[in-house]
Amino acid sequence: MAAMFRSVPQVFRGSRCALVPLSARTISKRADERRPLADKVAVITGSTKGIGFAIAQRLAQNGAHVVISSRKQQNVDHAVAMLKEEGLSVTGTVCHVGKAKDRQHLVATALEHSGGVDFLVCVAGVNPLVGSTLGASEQIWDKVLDVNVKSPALLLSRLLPHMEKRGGSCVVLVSSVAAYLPVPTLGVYNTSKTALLGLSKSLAIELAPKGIRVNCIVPGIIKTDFGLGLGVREKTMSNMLPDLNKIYGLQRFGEPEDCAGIVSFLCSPDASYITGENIIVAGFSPRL
Ligand SMILES: NC(=O)C1=CN([C@@H]2O[C@H](COP(=O)(O)OP(=O)(O)OC[C@H]3O[C@@H](n4cnc5c(N)ncnc54)[C@H](OP(=O)(O)O)[C@@H]3O)[C@@H](O)[C@H]2O)C=CC1
Ligand SMILES: O=C1Nc2ccccc2C1=O
Repeated sequence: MAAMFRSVPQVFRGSRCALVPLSARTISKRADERRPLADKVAVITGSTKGIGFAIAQRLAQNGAHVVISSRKQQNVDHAVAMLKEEGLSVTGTVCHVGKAKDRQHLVATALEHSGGVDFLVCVAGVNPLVGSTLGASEQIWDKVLDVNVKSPALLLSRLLPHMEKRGGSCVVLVSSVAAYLPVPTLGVYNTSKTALLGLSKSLAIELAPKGIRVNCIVPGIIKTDFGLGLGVREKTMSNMLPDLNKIYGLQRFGEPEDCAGIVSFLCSPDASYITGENIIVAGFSPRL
């Protein structure tokens, strides 16, 4: 392996370009700084494309082993292959978060491969209805609440015994600005995303004594199939958030990668005293 060198301050230099070898300790410290999640294991739901995929990629680039998951095997295979091509440490399995058996299988896969789990990032979310809140059927309510709200709690309850053993564990939930600014015609979805803010607060206080941190990111319109579908093509919406962003915001839609760095930070030791926060990633802030 090529030795690593640092340049010596001018005052110590006999010639123009004197170099001395770095100590092994300095090299490994610098490597750790670049890979703040080294030796950690992350389970991420809804991570074969969009926001979840960008988060998976960033956590893996920062040193974590990542367990990718979503409903469709071919999406899992494709996402795992893409990240492996980059030389990242990933495994994948099918998990529809609304199905108890799939959640159990996801936990088993993570433990089988890695022996423990440090981070749970719950990205999977659905919106099967554009229309009146009071016109929504019980089936719609059940689906949205099962997938968006109940599944993070039910998955975490299975993972908790394994996470609390590790030390430095954390959970990140994914809400939406629709939690703060309810979007007309997305009432059931808005409600589920507002509930997630409450879930993250409740879990944060419940798990703090165990040393497990719980935070939540709150994306605005992010350029994914889901986000553009809801945020731009749909008629009522096209007049709302994009315009708010134009008036108050950074004048662009977000990229999935805009949500990745903040999640990596929240999982890292630099965030070890941060819990119960809802962090908006929307190019503008809809709250005080
Ligand atoms: N994009 C945006 O503008 C915003 C998005 N959000 C939230 O971000 C999250 C991700 O959205 P986004 O990345 O845009 O969506 P995408 O459509 O780009 O990706 C969704 C991912 O979730 C998977 N998925 C969908 N349903 C389930 C399920 N029931 N169980 C497990 N995996 C599932 C999909 O794979 P597969 O089909 O294989 O299951 C896919 O990997 C959602 O919770 C959404 O509410 C919040 C605010 C704004
Ligand atoms: O996925 C989403 N797309 C959106 C567009 C506008 C407001 C909220 C959202 C979402 O949560």
